Amino acid sequence: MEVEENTAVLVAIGSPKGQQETDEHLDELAFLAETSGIKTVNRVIQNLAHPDPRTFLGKGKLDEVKNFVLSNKVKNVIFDEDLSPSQLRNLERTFNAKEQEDLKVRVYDRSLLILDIFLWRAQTAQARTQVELAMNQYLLPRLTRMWTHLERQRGGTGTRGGAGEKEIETDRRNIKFRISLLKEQLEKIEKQRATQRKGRSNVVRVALVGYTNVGKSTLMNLLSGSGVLAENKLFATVDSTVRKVVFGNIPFLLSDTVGFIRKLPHHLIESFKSTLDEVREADLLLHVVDLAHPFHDNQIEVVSKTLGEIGAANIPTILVLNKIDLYREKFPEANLEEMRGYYRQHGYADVIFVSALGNENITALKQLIFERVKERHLQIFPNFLKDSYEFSPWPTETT
Ligand SMILES: Nc1nc2c(ncn2[C@@H]2O[C@H](COP(=O)(O)OP(=O)(O)OP(=O)(O)O)[C@@H](O)[C@H]2O)c(=O)[nH]1
Ligand SMILES: [Mg+2]
Repeated sequence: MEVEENTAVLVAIGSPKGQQETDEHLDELAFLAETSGIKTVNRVIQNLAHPDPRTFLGKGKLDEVKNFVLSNKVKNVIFDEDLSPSQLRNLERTFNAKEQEDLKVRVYDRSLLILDIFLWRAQTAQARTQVELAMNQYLLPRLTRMWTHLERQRGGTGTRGGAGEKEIETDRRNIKFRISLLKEQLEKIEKQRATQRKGRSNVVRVALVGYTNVGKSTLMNLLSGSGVLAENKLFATVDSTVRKVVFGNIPFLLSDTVGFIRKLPHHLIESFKSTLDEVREADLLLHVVDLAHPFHDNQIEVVSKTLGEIGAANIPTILVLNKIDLYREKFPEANLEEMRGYYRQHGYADVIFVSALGNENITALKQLIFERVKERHLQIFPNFLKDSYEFSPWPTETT
């Protein structure tokens, strides 16, 4: 039997900053869709200062998209923005002719797509509970035929079809109950985690942070010798991992956690608060950047803003400019020292260029981390002999 392809049309608003940025937003959305197993077949840009309050797209564009979707049997229409519950409903109606049938064309907004990916990716009890909570909170005001979507997530067949008002009311009550249950479960898990963290208060804590897909987990594996999943997908990591690392004779804890992205759904940040404690309570942040990404400065901005939102803005930070191998391929003439100066001017005192994949300049990175960890370690244990701390990098370099 031939497997039908899961296809999508993407819709974005034209960025006031110009075509290049709009394209970049659409590229990222296509990558998110791809991570979700959906292939992009068309991209639509709506140049509107104010999206239509009923259908997001204006009448002409909406007809255009509908014709394309119907004649090409496209399965999903994915919006780069968040849709209001009524916009979502109206759009579902527009793309699905018959009211009573199960949805043939699914409408996603950005939050739903990201939540979907998180739901598939979360492994630990904590992450699963957090994502499910965020998903339920997202769905509650949108309960109509969307319920079938939730059913699908839970492994249901998704054939339930158009629910009546009465059923929807029951569903709504169930979801509310589920939300309070999940909150209780999360509280319990958080209490355990808080106790664990207290036990570690005498150890320096370092956290890898950064935009999604920049190489955090690859670095985690290099620095700690652990086997965290790293791959060319968005949000490969949703759970957080903490490993004990010893450089010289100084131990510290290194954590790898969920990456950030532009417009991360509000419910997700809320429900991931306890996972992000790992970041908030760190003594040192390694802010990893994909230097080869054309919009890496925008990504740095998104990350610093998100760090501010979770109360981690003032933690000492090493800016780790990663994927230098790819960057050099693209810009062989680039002046890295000039670039270092640029980031120093923007408040990053520690700037280092590495290639995690090529194992390049990793010894220098280890040395820098060692210096910063040592400073903090000596604050916690002022009586320790300073001289006894020597870090001799082991030969891991390829260049
Ligand atoms: N060329 C190149 N690729 C790299 C480098 N570091 C990581 N990658 C690749 O970038 C992709 C993402 O790496 P990850 O380590 O999974 O990135 P992450 O930041 O943990 O991503 P998420 O967990 O999805 O947020 C993988 O395909 C890596 O092999 C590098 O220095 N150079
Ligand atoms: Mg990762």
